Amino acid sequence: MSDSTEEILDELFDVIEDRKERLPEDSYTASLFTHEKGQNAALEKLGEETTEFLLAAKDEDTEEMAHEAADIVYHLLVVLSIHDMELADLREELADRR
Ligand SMILES: N=c1c2ncn([C@@H]3O[C@H](COP(=O)(O)OP(=O)(O)OP(=O)(O)O)[C@@H](O)[C@H]3O)c2ncn1[C@@H]1O[C@H](COP(=O)(O)O)[C@@H](O)[C@H]1O
Repeated sequence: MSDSTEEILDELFDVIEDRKERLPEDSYTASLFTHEKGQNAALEKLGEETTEFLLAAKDEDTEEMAHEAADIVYHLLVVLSIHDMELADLREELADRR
């Protein structure tokens, strides 16, 4: 178990890729890959979590902001994976802006 932000994101993305490949029945992540709505299921969750984050920020509720930010990051990574993108694509884009 590792603790740096980068290691946690790498680990989470690996888990998402594993669920995409194995599609375990009891996995919420797998359900997003097989949903009858297609990618819209994950996109709608991303939108909902973003709205919840905005509301938490307006309330200056930093605990809730952290919770919703984690939901956003998770669903964002799922959408990247749906499109067969890699975490490296995001990393490179951010690095290019430095
Ligand atoms: N990071 C997440 C993660 N974040 C959110 N979610 C799920 O996303 C859904 C969010 O839906 P909702 O907003 O309706 O649920 P909620 O908890 O009431 O949401 P809020 O009100 O808090 O916004 C819930 O079912 C959460 O369990 C996640 N499900 C899984 N993961 C990661 O994915 C891994 C694999 O999980 P499984 O695919 O379930 O095996 C886990 O170990 C986690 O690391």
